[in-house]
Amino acid sequence: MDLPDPYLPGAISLFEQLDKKLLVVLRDGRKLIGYLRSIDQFANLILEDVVERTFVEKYFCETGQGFMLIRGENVELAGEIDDSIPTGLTQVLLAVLRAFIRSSRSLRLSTLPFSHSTSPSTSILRNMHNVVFVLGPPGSGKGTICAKIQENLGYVHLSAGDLLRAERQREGSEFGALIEQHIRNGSIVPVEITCALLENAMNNSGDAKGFLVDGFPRNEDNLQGWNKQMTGKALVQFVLFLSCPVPICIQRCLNRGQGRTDDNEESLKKRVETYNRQTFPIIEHFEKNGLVREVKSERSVEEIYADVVEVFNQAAKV
Ligand SMILES: Nc1ncnc2c1ncn2[C@@H]1O[C@H](COP(=O)(O)OP(=O)(O)O)[C@@H](O)[C@H]1O
Ligand SMILES: Nc1ccn([C@@H]2O[C@H](COP(=O)(O)OP(=O)(O)O)[C@@H](O)[C@H]2O)c(=O)n1
Repeated sequence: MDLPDPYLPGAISLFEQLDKKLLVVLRDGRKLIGYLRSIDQFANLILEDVVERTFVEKYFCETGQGFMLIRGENVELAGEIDDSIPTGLTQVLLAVLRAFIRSSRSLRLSTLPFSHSTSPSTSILRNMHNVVFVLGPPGSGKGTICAKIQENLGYVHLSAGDLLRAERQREGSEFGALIEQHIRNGSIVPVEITCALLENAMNNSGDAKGFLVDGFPRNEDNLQGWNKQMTGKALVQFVLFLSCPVPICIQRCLNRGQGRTDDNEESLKKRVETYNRQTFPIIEHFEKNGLVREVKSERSVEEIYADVVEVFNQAAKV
């Protein structure tokens, strides 16, 4: 495009950065990195594949934020970022950064560059719910394993399916019929309902060490809705993926004997299709971000659980 002569850098100069990777510093100190997809005359930005970078001394971590519309008035600074230039900073998992903050706080609080309570980065990290997503095909044993983790490791188990079934039963619920229709069809309930149930349950669970969010996010809509609603409120530590061959899963569901309206061959066929088409790509998405911890679940509960404990131990170490 033609730029004004003389060239005055300002919001207009960002047009040159369309489709480039941008670092945007917000007025509250948050640092976002994403691909610039659109900009208008008010410097309102649309960024795709956004991550928020949180820095503590020479370490930083990234948390995915998805697609973002940022109002120009909130932008302090924006410019292209070149990740190939060495910075001397080390990227670590969020859990590492949290552990680092914890140890820094107790050992040498005063030396941290932003150890005071108004620091946006540290206060954001401290107040968020810890979350482990638990995914896998229907019948892979998510509920069974989550119950054992809750019993022994102090995480609170929140099953999206159970919350939806409870809402379906709740007298006066305006969503009962809709939920039942989706459950029988093996399709996914709109995220606004599921995410509200999850957030509500988290807020009512007191001071939990963390939450096992079982059976969520199950499709793109779930993931986008979570990012929209829970950004700044929850931190995903990792994704526990219970992988299991589908025929075994189907047999387990048919033998489950809980009287579920969807544990029949017709509904199961649709649930497996939904899993393959919609949920597995979400697991692949998390895999690309290095968040997936796979545990093979066609074995005995004891064997699976032993591996799961190892996963949680490793996560606690970093
Ligand atoms: N490792 C396992 N081996 C055999 N049966 C299992 C195992 N894990 C779970 N089950 C049984 O399979 C059924 C489905 O397990 P569940 O935990 O409800 O799965 P999901 O929550 O993934 O749908 C239940 O009847 C459960 O008792
Ligand atoms: N995030 C979710 C989780 C479950 N559900 C619905 O609840 C049903 C049962 O889910 P579930 O997690 O209890 O059971 P499994 O299919 O994993 O055995 C799904 O087939 C969906 O219809 C949903 O819509 N959205």
